Amino acid sequence: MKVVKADLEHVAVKPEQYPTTLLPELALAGRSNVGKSSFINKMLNRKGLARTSGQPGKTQTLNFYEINEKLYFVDVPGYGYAKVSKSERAAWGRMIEEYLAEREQLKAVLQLVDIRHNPSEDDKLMYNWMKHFEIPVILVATKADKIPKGKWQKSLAQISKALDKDPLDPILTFSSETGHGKEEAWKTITKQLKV
Ligand SMILES: Nc1nc2c(ncn2[C@@H]2O[C@H](COP(=O)(O)OP(=O)(O)OP(=O)(O)O)[C@@H](O)[C@H]2O)c(=O)[nH]1
Ligand SMILES: [Mg+2]
Repeated sequence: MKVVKADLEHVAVKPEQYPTTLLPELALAGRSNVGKSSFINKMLNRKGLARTSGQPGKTQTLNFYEINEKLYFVDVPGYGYAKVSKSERAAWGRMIEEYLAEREQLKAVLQLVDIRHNPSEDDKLMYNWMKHFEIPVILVATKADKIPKGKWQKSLAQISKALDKDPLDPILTFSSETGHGKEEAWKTITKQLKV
């Protein structure tokens, strides 16, 4: 998809703050620091649009990026960040659950995992939870620039096995550093969202 327009249109912590349009939405899920905000910037060709950081826990709200007046990417705070308090974690859980479980416009979740590591328990919980709610998932193994290309297929197979991945859910490689996988990701997203 050729991105001609992309803006952060809504920042939400509760449903009243979600967009009132009926455009399809794609949410980004994954551990803190896995590269969700970087993924958005790379896909939209906009360097600083989604704020990124070497420190985990950067994104704290649901951020709706409207693209070409056709769809939204929804940046979601990452999970598995040990430094947040119990009450913060509970609030995070409610905010995300409310959105993921109940949002009609949510057509798919793009779950990012680090290509270098086996999925964490949180990754597994997240994936299973989405399958329970029958949400289509597109898995993206990111930071692919960090390992040699020759090892990618093996990593994808290990990740798929550890998650007990549904064969219908695509799994892609990506790098926000080099832009590898961008075309394939757009193809998969536009097909899934029918945009
Ligand atoms: N080498 C490399 N680094 C990456 C890649 N994607 C993200 N990073 C780096 O990883 C760090 C975290 O990236 P973010 O995009 O902020 O991660 P996030 O998932 O949005 O994190 P939270 O908002 O805390 O949940 C930053 O330092 C990025 O530059 C990638 O594909 N390759
Ligand atoms: Mg982020």
